[in-house]
Formats: sequence, structure tokens, C-alpha cells
Amino acid sequence: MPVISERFDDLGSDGKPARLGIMGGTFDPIHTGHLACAEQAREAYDLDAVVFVPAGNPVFKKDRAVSSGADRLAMCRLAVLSNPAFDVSAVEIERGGDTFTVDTLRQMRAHYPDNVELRFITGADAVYNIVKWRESAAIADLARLIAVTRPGYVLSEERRALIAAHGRFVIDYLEVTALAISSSDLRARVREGKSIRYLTMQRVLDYIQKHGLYREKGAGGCVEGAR
Ligand SMILES: Nc1ncnc2c1ncn2[C@@H]1O[C@H](COP(=O)(O)OP(=O)(O)OP(=O)(O)O)[C@@H](O)[C@H]1O
Ligand SMILES: O=C(O)c1ccc[n+]([C@@H]2O[C@H](COP(=O)([O-])O)[C@@H](O)[C@H]2O)c1
Repeated sequence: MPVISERFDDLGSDGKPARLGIMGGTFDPIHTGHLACAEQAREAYDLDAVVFVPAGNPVFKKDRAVSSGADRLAMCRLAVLSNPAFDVSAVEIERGGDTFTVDTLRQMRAHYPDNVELRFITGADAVYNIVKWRESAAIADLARLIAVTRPGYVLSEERRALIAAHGRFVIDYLEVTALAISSSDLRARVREGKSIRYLTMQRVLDYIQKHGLYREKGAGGCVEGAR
């Protein structure tokens, strides 16, 4: 059984410096925006691997239904199949309870040797609120952040300064291809019977159809214990 990820549990075990990108999200469902920004972050910061980590119970999304962890995990796995530098980690879904990034980073830091640098990839909308995350100052000590641009979300110089002052955050701001794609929009399109072709990987689309996801209002499944 892998601890973190099937493909990359041994990263750094040869003693060579390595960089691991960690792409956290709800991924309900994973879409091309997520994949493109992970790929562009991998390229820009010379990451050896990027692991997608679907949140078990996303704390900032308690006001809505979230699909089961099993479905979101399965869709992420299908989405990364064609990229040898990508993998998926089930750690947050297996952990249960509310999902906090600090716990995941601690688990990863404990697993990987010191020659593996952790880089947490997140979008401008998520980074905007990072000062409100559980033990956010500790996050700053565990990982360097890659904040990718996202259409519709502006991180002003004032906000960046506020974030920097809050902890000892080291944040690399990366401009990525602007793709105004969101999981909310994909869910709404499926519910309305519209096409989501090309907005996510074909394998993910097939999974959504086969399992009848997002067809009903408030879609997905359970609010509580999203596993
Ligand atoms: N199109 C995009 N471009 C850049 N970053 C993105 C994009 N979509 C999502 N992200 C980032 O990916 C991470 C995970 O996003 P998440 O799974 O919440 O998807 P989402 O599309 O924002 O979902 P929802 O619409 O349900 O809120 C977040 O850090 C978010 O900022
Ligand atoms: O740790 C926290 O307090 C925390 C609060 C909000 C969001 N996050 C993480 O940020 C990532 C993006 O979250 P979301 O809700 O936009 O999908 C995902 O990995 C979440 O677990 C983490």
C-alpha cells in the first residue's frame, strides 16, 4: 500500500535533491484548468512530480454537497493517467474528518527525506484566504507555495503584503494560461444537460456519465463525511 502516492513514494530516496508539487483541491470534478496549472507549475519550477490530493472534507465548502471521496479520487486518477509526472494521493480522503492542509504537509514532510522540497500549488482564489487556514503560519514552514493566476481573481499588492506578513510564507506567483473553467460550471452544465466535452479529460467525462454524477440539483452526494 502506498503511503502518499503509488508512483512517487520513493522520491528522493536516492539522496538527490527533488521537488514535489502538491496540488490540493476538492476536484468535484477535476477539470482542464487544474491539469494545465499543475503542468505549467511543474515546468516553471522544475518539479519532479505533482501529486493531486483531493480533500476529504473541504472545510470551506461545508455549505454545499460534495461528491463522495471515492468518486473524486477515481476521476483524479483517470485524469492523470496520461502524464508520467502526475499522480494522485488518497491521504486526505483516508484520513477522514475535516481536511486541513497543514496535516497533509506534516504527513508528507514525515514521509519524504529532507532532500525533497515540498511546493504547494494553489489558485489565486484559495491563496487569497490562506491566512484563515488552520495553522497557516506552520504551513509557511512546511512548504513553499506556488500561487497560480485564475481568471476573475485578483491578488492585489496589498493582499500579497498582508499574506507575506502573516507567516513566513514564501510564495511564487505564477501566471498560467487563463482558463476560466470551474468545477461549479461543469456541475451546472451536466445538470442542465449541456456538454462538458474538452473542459475535462474524456475519461473523466465518461466516468461522470457512467455514474450519473451531477444530474440533480445540489448534486454530487453527501455533505457530511464526503467519503
Ligand atoms: N481554472 C483554474 N485556473 C487556475 N487555478 C484553478 C482553476 N480552477 C481551480 N483552480 C485552483 O485549483 C485548486 C482546486 O480547485 P477546486 O477543486 O476548488 O476547483 P474549483 O473549480 O474552484 O471548484 P468549485 O467551482 O466547485 O469551487 C484551487 O487552488 C483553485 O484555486
Ligand atoms: O487547511 C485549511 O484550513 C484549508 C482551508 C481551505 C482550503 N484548504 C485547501 O486548499 C485547497 C483548495 O481548496 P478548495 O476548497 O478551493 O478546493 C485544498 O487542498 C484545501 O484542502 C485548506
